[in-house]
Amino acid sequence: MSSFNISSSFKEARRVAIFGGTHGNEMSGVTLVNLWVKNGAEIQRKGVETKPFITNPKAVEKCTRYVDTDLNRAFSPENLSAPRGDNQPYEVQRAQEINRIFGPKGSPDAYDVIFDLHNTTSNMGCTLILESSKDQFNLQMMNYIKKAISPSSCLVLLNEHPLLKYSTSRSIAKHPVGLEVGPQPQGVLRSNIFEAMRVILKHALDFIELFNEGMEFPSCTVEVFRVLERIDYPRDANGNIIAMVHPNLQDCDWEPLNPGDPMFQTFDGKTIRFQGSGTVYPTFINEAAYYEKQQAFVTTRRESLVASSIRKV
Ligand SMILES: CC(=O)N[C@@H](CC(=O)O)C(=O)O
Ligand SMILES: [Zn+2]
Repeated sequence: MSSFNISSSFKEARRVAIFGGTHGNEMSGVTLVNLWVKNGAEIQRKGVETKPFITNPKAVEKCTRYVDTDLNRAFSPENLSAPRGDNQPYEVQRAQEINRIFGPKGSPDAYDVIFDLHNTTSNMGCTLILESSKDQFNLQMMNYIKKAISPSSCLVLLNEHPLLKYSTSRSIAKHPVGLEVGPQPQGVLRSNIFEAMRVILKHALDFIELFNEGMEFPSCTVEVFRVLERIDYPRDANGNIIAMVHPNLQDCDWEPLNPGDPMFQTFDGKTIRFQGSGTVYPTFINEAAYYEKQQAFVTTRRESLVASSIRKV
C-alpha cells in the first residue's frame, strides 16, 4: 500500500451555517450576515442549505465584543452540559441555544460546516483558522480557496495547541472554519476588508457545491502556520503594561521574527528583543481584543500538511 493512494470519503455537506457577530464589534461579519439574512441569493448553492446567523445579537446591538463573557470561548463541554437557567452568563445561555440549533457538538446531527466570520485589528490580511490538522475535508477546502483567490493570498492558521486552543462557536460543526480578516478597527467597516471576506466565502461555498456534485479533489499539500506560543506585553509588578509592540514588528504579521529581533519598545525608548531559539512567524500582533487576554501576539511555525484525496461517498 502506498501512502499516496490514501483517500478519504465524506458524506455530502448539506447543512452549512455562516456565523456573524460572534463578536459584536467585528463589523464585516455582522454586516454580511445581516445582508444575507435579508437576501440569501448570493450564498445559495445547488444541494446545500446555507444558514446565515447572528450568534451574539446583544453584543451586536451594543457594538461590543461580548456582554458577559467571550462567546467564542463558551462552547466547552462543561458549559454546554450545564443545567439550563437564567442565572448563567448571557453568552453561556446563548452557546447552549446555538448548540441546540447547529449541534449538538460532536454528534451526527451537527451541521456539516460552520464558517465563523471575524475581524482583527492586526495586519493579518485574509486568514482561515483551522482547529485540526486531520480534517482532510477542511484541508482540501483551504487548498481550493488559496488557488481560487490567487494572486491574492490567504493564509491558514492552525490552532491545535493543547493549552491555547479554545472552545469556539464554530467548534460545534463537523468541519469548523474561522475566517479572520484585517486590519479593521473594532466597530468600523472598511470596504476592502468587507469585500475580501465576501470573496473567500464565495470560493468556500463553491468548493462545497463541487464536492457535493461528486468532484474528486486529488491529494495536495497545504501550507499552514501552527500556533506555538502566546507572548504577553511586558508588565510591572502591578500588571500594568510597560512597553508597546516595537515599530519593527508592528503590522508585520506572518513575517519571520528571529532571535535577537526587536519585539517591544518601552515608554522610555528601550528595545526588548525576541529571545526564542529559532525563527517564528508572529500573528495577531497588537490585536485590540487580546489586551484583556494578556496576549501581544502569538508565535507560529510554518508547516506543510499533506491532504489526502477526497470524494463524497
Ligand atoms: C480577534 C478575534 O476575535 N479573534 C478570534 C479568533 C478565532 O476566531 O479563533 C478569537 O479570538 O475568538
Ligand atoms: Zn472575533
